[in-house]
Parts: sequence; C-alpha cells; structure tokens
Amino acid sequence: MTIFSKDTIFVLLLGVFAGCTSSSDDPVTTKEVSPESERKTEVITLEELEVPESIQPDTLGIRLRSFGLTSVTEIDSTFFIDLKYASTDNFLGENIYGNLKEVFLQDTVAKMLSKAHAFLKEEHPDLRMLIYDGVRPLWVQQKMWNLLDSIPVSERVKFVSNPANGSLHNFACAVDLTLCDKQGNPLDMGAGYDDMRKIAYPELESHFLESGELSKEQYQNRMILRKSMRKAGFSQLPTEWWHYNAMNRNTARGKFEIVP
Ligand SMILES: C[C@@H](N)C(=O)N[C@H](C)C(=O)O
Ligand SMILES: [Zn+2]
Repeated sequence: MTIFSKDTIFVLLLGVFAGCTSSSDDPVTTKEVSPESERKTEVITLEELEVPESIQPDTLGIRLRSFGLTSVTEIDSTFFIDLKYASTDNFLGENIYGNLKEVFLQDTVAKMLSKAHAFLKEEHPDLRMLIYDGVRPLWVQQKMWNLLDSIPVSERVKFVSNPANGSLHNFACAVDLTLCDKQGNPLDMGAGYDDMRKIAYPELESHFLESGELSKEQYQNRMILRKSMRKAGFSQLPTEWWHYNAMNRNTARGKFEIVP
C-alpha cells in the first residue's frame, strides 16, 4: 500500500517538475548532444533526495520488474553482467543498486540488445557483451547530476543526462556496456567505464588514434562493439564509448514512462 502512494507522490512531483522544462526534445544520439546544455535545470539538493521506502536498493529488482521491464538474461543467458552501480566501483563511490544482479530494459530494447549480441557472436565467436548498466531510476540520475554540480551544465551533460529532461536510461531505453572474452574479462577500450576524459569520446577517436593515444587494438575494439550495436538499431553517444540509446528521447517519451 505504502509502495504505491509514495511512488504516486513522486510521479506527481515529477510531472510538475517536467512541466517547468522545455517541451522540445533533446535526443542524445550521435551529434545531437549539445541542445541539452541550453535547458534550464532545477537542482534538488542531496538532502531532498530522500529515497522512498519502496525504492530501497534491496527491493530494487522487484520494483523494476513491477514496471513491466524485462531482465535481459531471460532473453539471452550468454550476456555477462557487472552492474557498476551495484558496487562501490563507480564514480559516486557508493553502492546505489544494492544487491541487484539483473539488467532490466524495455522488452523491445532487451530484444534489440540480444540481436546485437547475436551479430557480435556471429562475427566474433570468442567475444561477448558485458553490461554495466541498463534501466536507471530517475532519483539515481538526480543524485549523479547533483554530485557533479561543480561542473558547468554545458560540460556536465556530456557525462550525465540532465534529470529535468530524463536520461534514456530512466526510460529503460539505454544501455552501458563493453566487450569481453568468453570468461567475462573486459577488452581494452583505451578508457575505462565512466571515464570523463576526452579519450573516452567516440567523436574524437580518430584524433586519438592518429596521435597514438589510442592504440589500433583499442580503437578496433570500440568499432567491433559499435558495429554490432548499430546493426541492431542502437546509436552511440558522442562522448561515451560505452553508452548506447535504443531510440531518441521523443520516441521513448511517447511509448514509455520514466522509472521514478
Ligand atoms: C553516467 C553515465 N554512465 C551515463 O549513462 N551517461 C549518460 C549521458 C546518461 O546519463 O544518460
Ligand atoms: Zn549510459
């Protein structure tokens, strides 16, 4: 009972909040990242970010399933999963997802991802996909955004989507992932997950390849991942080699609710 009343309040607040922002879309697919920086942002302080009882990390999996999301390994059991936000090995230095072990996505997105995985395995039988993040509740997005408030908005949106607009992760339509071998060991991409340095930017890869800061192998590894993901319909974020969107934000908004 309490579960739904608290969530409902949260969703209502979200509606008011969203109504204050621009109505135009700010797709985060390749070459479309900058408009987000021009939006006004209302920042919720960390003190205001009281996590409702129903969103305690231990029950996160149950809650995510209740939104009708699909666990990707139910579609394809050969994915490897290392949920970085379910550990302290992340840029927040805090375990946000508790004991969550599964990656949840919209059903259509999970199916797209398993197609990408099939393409990869067809061309590179010794490689697999290792998933770092799927759906991300909005309160987590807000926490990430607030934590980086010393970074100007125009720079911050290159790394964390503005929660006032919603990340595609909040719609369960984005995935963070890398390639790994058949034992689950990640391949070298020349920059780690959630590395904010420019060397992580797909849009600057050819420059870093030329300068030698990215090796041919690191560059190739990124290309292999991108080829499979694109073939399945995903688009790459220009500032994060690991982040892929299944659709733009307008389409996601028309089809799905944000996970609060
Ligand atoms: C925080 C990082 N893993 C990420 O997913 N960033 C994109 C831009 C997002 O927040 O949507
Ligand atoms: Zn991401």
